[in-house]
Amino acid sequence: MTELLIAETESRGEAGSAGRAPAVVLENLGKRFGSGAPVLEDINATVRQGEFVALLGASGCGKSTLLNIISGLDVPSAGALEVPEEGAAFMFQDSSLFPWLSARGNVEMALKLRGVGKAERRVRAAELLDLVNLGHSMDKRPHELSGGMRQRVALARSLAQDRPLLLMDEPFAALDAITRDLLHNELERVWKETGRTIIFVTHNVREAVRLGQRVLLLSSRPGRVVAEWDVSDEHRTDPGAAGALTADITARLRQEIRKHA
Ligand SMILES: Nc1ncnc2c1ncn2[C@@H]1O[C@H](COP(=O)(O)OP(=O)(O)OP(=O)(O)O)[C@@H](O)[C@H]1O
Repeated sequence: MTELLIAETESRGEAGSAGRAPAVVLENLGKRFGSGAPVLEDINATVRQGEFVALLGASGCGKSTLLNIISGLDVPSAGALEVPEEGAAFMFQDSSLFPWLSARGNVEMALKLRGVGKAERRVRAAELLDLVNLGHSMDKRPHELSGGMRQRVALARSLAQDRPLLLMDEPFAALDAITRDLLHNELERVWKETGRTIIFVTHNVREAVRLGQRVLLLSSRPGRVVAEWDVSDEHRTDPGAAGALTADITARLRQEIRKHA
């Protein structure tokens, strides 16, 4: 059963999602591969429209498996889920850009797959690259861009899919700390401007507290939601409060990791 450790329900600024309709509902969701032990068991969670939820857990606890199920790439072995009819866009640690296309070409490709006409594609791709602060480099190809810039293109490409739900699987894990901090600011701005529902998988507690309105912790073997924290505006504006919350969550994560060490 979900353990509510901190019950602050304030939401963040204009993008507050309290009271909105659910975007994703997971009910007693389970997953096992073949005859192996269950990877996920009895996952119960609701993510509201426009909410930013960070999903935290030890390596191998099933975070990516859960995102794959939510995206429809995989199916659960037990339980039920509700996801937006329009589906989800995915963003991974590796930008997976087409190396022969420019930044703009990569974003246009996602628009083309949605059936957007050529003239509109050009305009829309430029707008999306502007949104992620890459308007000045839209003609560069991936090898001419830094890791952080490539992830900005990947974010613009995910937004081009025009899905209400964005699933992010450790998208900034390979970046240095300064670039990651910059991209946190960018992502927060993009989230507020676009109103997307975001589920963001990370190993990094600081990142989860920096970005999430809520942090969910998955246990290992089997993966279950064992703890949940609401992140308030105070945590965002007061480094002391953020530090205390980060310490709490880290202690709980360590406890989970120790159980299976
Ligand atoms: N297709 C598959 N077939 C069999 N086992 C799988 C498959 N996909 C994942 N697993 C197993 O499920 C478990 C959870 O894997 P998953 O990648 O979801 O974890 P994770 O929490 O995302 O890990 P990490 O944080 O290291 O990326 C692992 O033990 C993995 O080996």
